[in-house]
Amino acid sequence: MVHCFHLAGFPKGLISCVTGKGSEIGDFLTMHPGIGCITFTGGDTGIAISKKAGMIPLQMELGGKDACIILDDADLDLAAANVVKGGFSYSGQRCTAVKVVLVMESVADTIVEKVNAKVAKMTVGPPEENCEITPVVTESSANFIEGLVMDAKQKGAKLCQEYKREGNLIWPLLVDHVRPDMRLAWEEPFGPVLPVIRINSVEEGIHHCNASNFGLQGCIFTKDINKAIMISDAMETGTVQINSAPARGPDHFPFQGLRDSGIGSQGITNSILMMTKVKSTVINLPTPSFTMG
Ligand SMILES: NC(=O)C1=CN([C@@H]2O[C@H](COP(=O)(O)OP(=O)(O)OC[C@H]3O[C@@H](n4cnc5c(N)ncnc54)[C@H](OP(=O)(O)O)[C@@H]3O)[C@@H](O)[C@H]2O)C=CC1
Ligand SMILES: O=C(O)[C@H](O)COP(=O)(O)O
Repeated sequence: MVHCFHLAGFPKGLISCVTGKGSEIGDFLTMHPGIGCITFTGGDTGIAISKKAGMIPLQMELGGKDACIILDDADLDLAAANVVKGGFSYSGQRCTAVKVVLVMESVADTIVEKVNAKVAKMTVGPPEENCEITPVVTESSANFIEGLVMDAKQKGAKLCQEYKREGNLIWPLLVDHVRPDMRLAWEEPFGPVLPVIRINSVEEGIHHCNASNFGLQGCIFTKDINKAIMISDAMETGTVQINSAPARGPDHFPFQGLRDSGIGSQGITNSILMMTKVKSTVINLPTPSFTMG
């Protein structure tokens, strides 16, 4: 990547890529007095860096618990397709993955049935075989995900598929009847496990979304655009998608999270502004000039 910058004409030394274990060089780099700003994409590490950064300007793109709110007037085929795409693509390992489905009770059975039908067809295995669901990034990540599933199961949630794991490979799992006392309602699995919370009012959905530590993105499925805009305004997240799964979008599009999901906003213009500092120089002339009004 740095070579590409050099080929594009960047002077040598203007951009550097320093490699090494984050735990060894991370603090040295982020707390070095020569650092003018820090931009970081990740999860808890970003929160730790922010706490140590003091007066250094920050741009943080961190975790998410993106909610998919499905109303009873939604196109349920469209909603189910987006729940699957949003929840399970890259095995759920995207900050913008759908991480909780908040569906009106009246259409919940239909949504769960439609999603289950699609989950049943997903291919599971190694990435070399182009499978849709592949192993999660580390064993500790798989253990964490398993902990969330077992907590929900013990507290009475319904596993729609058999829970299956081989090493870091976890089979896609929809967990229905999740309630707010379960960890899965709030924590980010970052894997192919998707909780469904059945709601009885739009307000309940908005409340759950805004009570989360995270506030990255969210989405709403309804045919009523006025209602969608009203809910979008009430959702305290960086972005809301109407009738599509959350997604970062093209790089010039503003991308930001609230609360533990981030600080600042990415996007070409926003990032340039964040990485530059306004500087004023005032020339005081010996005699008044016309520009001095
Ligand atoms: N909002 C966004 O744009 C995105 C957010 N995410 C979020 O990222 C999370 C998953 O990513 P994950 O990698 O687990 O996140 P982590 O917060 O665990 O970050 C891990 C990274 O931080 C490095 N690191 C470790 N210690 C330090 C330190 N002291 N200073 C600087 N860097 C350090 C690690 O390096 P090493 O490996 O060498 O130890 C590794 O590269 C999820 O929450 C996900 O939602 C993911 C994608 C996009
Ligand atoms: O790495 C991520 O998870 C991305 O920032 C999200 O991008 P996407 O929504 O386009 O996958």
